[in-house]
Amino acid sequence: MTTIPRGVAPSILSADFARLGEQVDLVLDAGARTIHFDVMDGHFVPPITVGPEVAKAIAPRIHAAGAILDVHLMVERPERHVDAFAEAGADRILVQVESTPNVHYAIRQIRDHGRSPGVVINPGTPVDAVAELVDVVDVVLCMTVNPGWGGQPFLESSIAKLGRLKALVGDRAEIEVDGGVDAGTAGPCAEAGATIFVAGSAIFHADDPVAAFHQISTAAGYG
Ligand SMILES: O=C(CO)[C@@H](O)[C@H](O)COP(=O)(O)O
Ligand SMILES: [Fe+2]
Repeated sequence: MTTIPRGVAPSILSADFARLGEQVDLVLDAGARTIHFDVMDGHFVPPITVGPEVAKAIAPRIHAAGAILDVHLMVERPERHVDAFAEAGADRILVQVESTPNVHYAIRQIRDHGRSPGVVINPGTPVDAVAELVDVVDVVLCMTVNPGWGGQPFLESSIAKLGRLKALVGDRAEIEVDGGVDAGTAGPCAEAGATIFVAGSAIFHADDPVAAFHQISTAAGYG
């Protein structure tokens, strides 16, 4: 497994898109080493968000800070989009196991681009769905809300699920959590085995996003 930054990964889904570069710089300056980028196609999930051109626009400032661009593809047939995001500067590309019958192929495409692959499971997907994929990905992301929107409450059943996921994954991949992560939920996720903590609204909707980043990082054990 390649070296992967652990700790809090701010999700720009909740940032002010009119000031996107500035908002990314704010959390990079606070110490973020992963910037999470949510891509939604209006099919796999109802909303439509951003695509490779926006990724390309922010990637240089992320790389200049020594950080990585973490692209979460909530799109049907993600294998159609891997090339574009890899070329746009994505460092890690995460594909939903539910989004294609060819998830192993999509992971292979990501690796062939020299990028880091990850696989994502929704709340309703059992951890066993990644059993045949753990050895070909760097990260397994466990959705702790249903995908599609920021600002939803953390699903408490996720803690027990993370325990089952950690038992399956062991040290073969990092475990990332995404959805409802804040200073209250990050600690229990860390205790259950998570090492990468995506947080959107808890950072960008806070009065002081930098303070919020530090509070969540401390709660996660990366303060
Ligand atoms: O993938 C998603 C939503 O589908 C996330 O990455 C959100 O951006 C998380 O937002 P918060 O729950 O932290 O507000
Ligand atoms: Fe996400």
